[in-house]
Amino acid sequence: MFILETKRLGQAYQAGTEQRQYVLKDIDLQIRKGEFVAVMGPSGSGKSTLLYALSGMEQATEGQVWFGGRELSGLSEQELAGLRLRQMGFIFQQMFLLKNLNIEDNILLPAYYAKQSSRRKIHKQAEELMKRTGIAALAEREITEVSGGQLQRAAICRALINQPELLFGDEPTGALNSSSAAEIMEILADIHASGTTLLLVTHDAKVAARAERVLYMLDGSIAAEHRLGRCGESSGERKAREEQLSLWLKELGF
Ligand SMILES: Nc1ncnc2c1ncn2[C@@H]1O[C@H](COP(=O)(O)OP(=O)(O)OP(=O)(O)O)[C@@H](O)[C@H]1O
Repeated sequence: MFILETKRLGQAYQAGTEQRQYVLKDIDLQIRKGEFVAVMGPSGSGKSTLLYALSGMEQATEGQVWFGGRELSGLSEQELAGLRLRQMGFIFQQMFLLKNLNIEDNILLPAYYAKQSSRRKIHKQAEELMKRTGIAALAEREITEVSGGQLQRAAICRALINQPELLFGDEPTGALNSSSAAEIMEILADIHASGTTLLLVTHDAKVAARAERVLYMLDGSIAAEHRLGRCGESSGERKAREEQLSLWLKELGF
């Protein structure tokens, strides 16, 4: 069953009197429930725009997007906001954590808005997430008092607090050093293993090599696709996947 599906999805912008510019063109995409898909491609190829269109953050100008069988353009703004709040999670590079709230309150905020569970339950859920990502001791800290990697973990907890079916990430490891990036990737792989669908935009072949499928975007289209299958535990297998993916990317001129 597909959690996300598009037909001839397109996004065009018009600047002043210039011709309409297509940033996304004819995208036919199907993502299975529980799948882990990575999106790669050169800068400006449309990767972030694709995430915005798939999540309904931006209304696509052409084609259709279905999430869990519901076509996004048929939903009201309020329905879309509810869908994003309860069924989708987002880890974007500008993490939008609020400066006047501590780490734990930032994580809890979407759960208060969603009003799906009792206060006790959501506090327990936040505690479990902070434990799982190794930031339980930082719950009371201001967001200015933690490292970039710790902040990214908090952003992951916040994205997961409403137990979304699909987690979108736009360069979730982009701003981190390589050891923090590797730790964040382990957390994301663990989230995938527990059944959440993952769709990550990344420039990092190490991150993409953990995905089951890698899409390569060029000039607003999905130009190529590489199937890696489910990733095993051994470091040898991971290395081999990374090499295989790097070779494929090299052939594409990346
Ligand atoms: N609101 C907008 N109006 C006009 N053009 C836009 C708008 N948003 C994005 N673009 C253009 O769309 C193209 C794709 O942008 P997008 O951010 O999706 O690329 P990307 O592949 O995510 O790039 P990067 O890897 O650098 O983040 C770019 O040429 C960008 O300038």
